[in-house]
Amino acid sequence: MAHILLVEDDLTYARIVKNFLEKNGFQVSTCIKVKDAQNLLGNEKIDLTIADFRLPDGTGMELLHWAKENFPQMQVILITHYSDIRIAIKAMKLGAFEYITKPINPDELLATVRESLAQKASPSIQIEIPEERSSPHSKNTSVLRSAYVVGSSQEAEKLEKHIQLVAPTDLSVLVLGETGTGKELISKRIHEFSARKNGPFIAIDCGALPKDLAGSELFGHVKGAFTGALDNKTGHFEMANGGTIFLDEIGNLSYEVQIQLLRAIQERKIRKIGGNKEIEIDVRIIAATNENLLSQSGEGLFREDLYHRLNEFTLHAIPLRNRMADLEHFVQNFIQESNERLNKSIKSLAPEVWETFYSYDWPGNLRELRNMIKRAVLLSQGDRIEREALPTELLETQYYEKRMASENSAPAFTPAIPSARPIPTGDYKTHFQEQEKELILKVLQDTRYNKSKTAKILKMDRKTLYSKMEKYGLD
Ligand SMILES: Nc1ncnc2c1ncn2[C@@H]1O[C@H](COP(=O)(O)OP(=O)(O)OP(=O)(O)O)[C@@H](O)[C@H]1O
Repeated sequence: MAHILLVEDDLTYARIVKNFLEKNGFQVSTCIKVKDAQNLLGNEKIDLTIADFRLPDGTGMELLHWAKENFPQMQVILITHYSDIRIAIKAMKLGAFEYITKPINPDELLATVRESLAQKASPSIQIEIPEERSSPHSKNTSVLRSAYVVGSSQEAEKLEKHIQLVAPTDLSVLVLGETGTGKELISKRIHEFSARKNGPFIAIDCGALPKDLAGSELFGHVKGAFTGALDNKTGHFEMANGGTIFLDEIGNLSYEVQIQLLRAIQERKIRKIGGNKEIEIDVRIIAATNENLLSQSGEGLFREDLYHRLNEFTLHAIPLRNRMADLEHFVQNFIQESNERLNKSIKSLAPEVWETFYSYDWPGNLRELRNMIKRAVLLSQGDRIEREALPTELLETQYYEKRMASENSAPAFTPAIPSARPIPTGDYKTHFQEQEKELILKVLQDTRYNKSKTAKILKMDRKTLYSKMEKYGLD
């Protein structure tokens, strides 16, 4: 029976989630603090940890970091508030399987738990995953990978042209772009259109490699090379022989590993740590980053010679907000994917949902869109995704933004939500100020008087917020 550790300091919440997971056939242990979780993980065999972000003695992120160094095989799901979307994305990059947002939806939780355990299961790690009881027709929980959407926006067509151009060559490619823009999928596509397509494609997240083990993970080691090297190990480069290696978050490699990597590229040979035999390798390298490697090389953090070796051709992954003409393609694709995975038959989005999607700036890009669609498909009953299936905080942010945007056009101001009071026909300015005061107060209350967050939600700087709070007597 799969064993789950739930780290949550809200005891009532923890009890509800524990009962729910136990009813669905999982063994669940709970604790409140990061420290307790570390002790428990050291003493018991846990397959999956579900951790809240805010904990009394630290954060779920710290726990995730520690867990990935000490128990890399264990899956971690982080619970965040929707407004913490950037934290959630960072967690994914640190190796979390998924993030789910509060308030937790039970179906979403269960689907994510099953999916994470299914992905963990492999011939060498056997975990018994309880069968889904509620739906006898549901599909198996194997992880489906997204089909690649090319898109038809101008930016997308240019990107596709470049992919097709560089794929058949053996040039090293550097893929630049924000998180979630599809850098890994682009790299996979290059591999699939190359002569190496029948060879392996190995994707490595350099950000998740434990610092002291990165060299051995990439190049392998011989038995006895260091304490803990109990056997010979084949590194990822050797495994990728004849194919492509994708090095994500390349900026995270230590200087020492960068030197090893440079040698591997220049000499097309590697040497295992502690070994003296040279192994010939034939691997194409595709690297990705969302940082400015050149400026890092100016600061001495990233070797310039390595940068130029990796960057024989550059591709720019496009932020979703700059390819809104492709939004519909992506939505259709993710709906279909979620329908298959969750055994649903959603066909479309309600007009208000489209409106929300088109006006949102998608900081988490395609990953955020995909997760939001998956959640909405799960929560929807009919064949259309309605507003209610979107996270409330997304709707609130949109509502706040609309209201603030109307500051300079007060006479034309119309309430963005039906429940807002009608505008009196007389003094618009006074009315607007009343509404603004009310709005600032509401956001302050929602964020428990966290002024940085309030300013961020209201899209104003902290100085403006302070002066408005003073003006309205809110401090
Ligand atoms: N062209 C695409 N078609 C369909 N789905 C896509 C496409 N690009 C990205 N996605 C989806 O978006 C998500 C993020 O993609 P991917 O992991 O490739 O992004 P990334 O830029 O490598 O992210 P990170 O920088 O955080 O590692 C994935 O779930 C993937 O399924």
